[in-house]
Amino acid sequence: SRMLSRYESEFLELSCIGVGEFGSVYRCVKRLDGCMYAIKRSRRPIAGSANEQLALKEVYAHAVLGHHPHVVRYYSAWAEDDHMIIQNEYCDGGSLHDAITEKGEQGEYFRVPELRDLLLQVSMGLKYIHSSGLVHLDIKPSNIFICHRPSSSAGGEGESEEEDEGPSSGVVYKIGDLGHVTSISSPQVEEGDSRFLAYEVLREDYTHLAKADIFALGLTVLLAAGAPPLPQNGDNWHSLRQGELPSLPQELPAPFRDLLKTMLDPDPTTRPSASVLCRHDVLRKERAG
Ligand SMILES: Cn1cc(CCO)c2c3c(c(-c4ccccc4Cl)cc21)C(=O)NC3=O
Repeated sequence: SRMLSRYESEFLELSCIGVGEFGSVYRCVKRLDGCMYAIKRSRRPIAGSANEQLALKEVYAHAVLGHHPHVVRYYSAWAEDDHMIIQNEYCDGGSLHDAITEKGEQGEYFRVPELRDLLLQVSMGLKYIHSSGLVHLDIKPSNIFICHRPSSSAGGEGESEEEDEGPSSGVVYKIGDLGHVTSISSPQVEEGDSRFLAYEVLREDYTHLAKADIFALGLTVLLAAGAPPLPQNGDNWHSLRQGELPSLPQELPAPFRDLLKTMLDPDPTTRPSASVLCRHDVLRKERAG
């Protein structure tokens, strides 16, 4: 009989949770430890192709980025029968894109306390990525995953010292999909989703790449706040990059609105760093702004 692949021998495939040009993602149980994992299987890229570079960047990034409560955890990666396989932490709450869509269908959207929680948690993840000398370059709702309980796969990570009493609502946001990650110092930029792309990156100015992640996070939070779907190009694409905030179905407190405005500033040096965001009084737990 055909030798079982490592994927088939080590894992029980429960369901397909995502399909894209990248490949497919499955919710799996590892037979040995009984824990749930998210496993992406993609066609092995042609040796020496750009896709091979992307696949390798993803694994290198996970290897460099140890463990952080707000970055999806990596467990293993291997190649077999013409496929690349990566085994990550399974987040049981779907993606932020799913959550925004579900609320939108009920005419609902994230309220200020939830928006501050989201922005603070993802800022902590970005601070960790940026402090490791890397940039994500594809921050957007479909790449932010939700865990409803302490990490639903192998034992959850102890929260880093930054997290005081941990998240209020029990929702934990984690940055995932490191396929576009590159080094801040010697960047080989593979542009992410154009809807979230900062103008300076389109112009191939890579001198402030970490601030491109901040720009994308600003648009991500606005979508959670109920902003209409983002343009991929055209006049509206440009007006969002000239300091114009999109219309929202809710009035945000001025300090919070101003913070989002600075995150979208056309000048990347004006945008706050992830580190500044983590200690920004608008985002701290006590009622600040
Ligand atoms: C489509 N999709 C749905 C989910 C589950 C959300 O409740 C998901 C996950 C991941 C990924 C993923 C993204 C990029 C690379 C590798 C993986 Cl496993 C994709 C996922 C991942 O790394 N962890 C996930 O939970």
